[in-house]
Amino acid sequence: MTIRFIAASQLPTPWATFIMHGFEDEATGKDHIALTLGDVADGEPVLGRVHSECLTGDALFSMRCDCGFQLQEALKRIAEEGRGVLFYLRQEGRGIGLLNKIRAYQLQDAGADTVEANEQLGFAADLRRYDLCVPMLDHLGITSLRLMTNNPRKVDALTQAGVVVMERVPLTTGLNPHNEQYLSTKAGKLGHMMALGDFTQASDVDIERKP
Ligand SMILES: Nc1nc2c(ncn2[C@@H]2O[C@H](COP(=O)(O)OP(=O)(O)OP(=O)(O)O)[C@@H](O)[C@H]2O)c(=O)[nH]1
Ligand SMILES: [Zn+2]
Repeated sequence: MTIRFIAASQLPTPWATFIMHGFEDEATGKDHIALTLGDVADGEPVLGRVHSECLTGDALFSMRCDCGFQLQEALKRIAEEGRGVLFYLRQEGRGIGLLNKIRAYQLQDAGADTVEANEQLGFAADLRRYDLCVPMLDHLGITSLRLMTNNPRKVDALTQAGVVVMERVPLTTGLNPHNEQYLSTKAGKLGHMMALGDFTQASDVDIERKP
């Protein structure tokens, strides 16, 4: 593992002022971020989110997925608790990259589901890795997580990598007509532990932009 800490700074957001820790993955050339709030190195389990990059959902307000809604909700919950960590991992499109994700969306526009689209492009359904969190957790002094996710494979992969996941905290938000089919496929084919009835609607989620 070749993750190297580079620098840390403040990051004011509508919910709290986080500390932003920047890391470089020397093997892949990717930059990864951890946002922390409060004392995360005190040995107590930390409320955490391991979020994979989704430029379309996180930055461009896409309603095809639930990523942007989950990102916002996770930061809000960490702020409410006054303590926590959010890893922002640069593995766009479940690891296939942005341009291939657009190719996959094109196939989905023509009727494929999210898994079939990946497979038609010659990729596995999910190429992400989570072991890169280990050196970042070590750097931050975090010993265990209460992980916000619906994805049991994420919990398994982190556990396999040696991360102590004390609890899985569901994160079901952002359901809307554009992502209903996608969320059903995630539950049905990718094993996400959620039912559409668990979700808050996207219309109930405010994009908060407090000065
Ligand atoms: N290849 C591909 N990637 C997608 C698609 N929709 C979203 N993504 C990517 O999927 C990743 C997020 O994965 P999700 O399955 O939504 O969520 P998760 O992180 O596995 O699980 P949660 O922790 O419950 O959110 C991001 O990297 C997105 O860019 C899609 O249709 N095709
Ligand atoms: Zn997304």
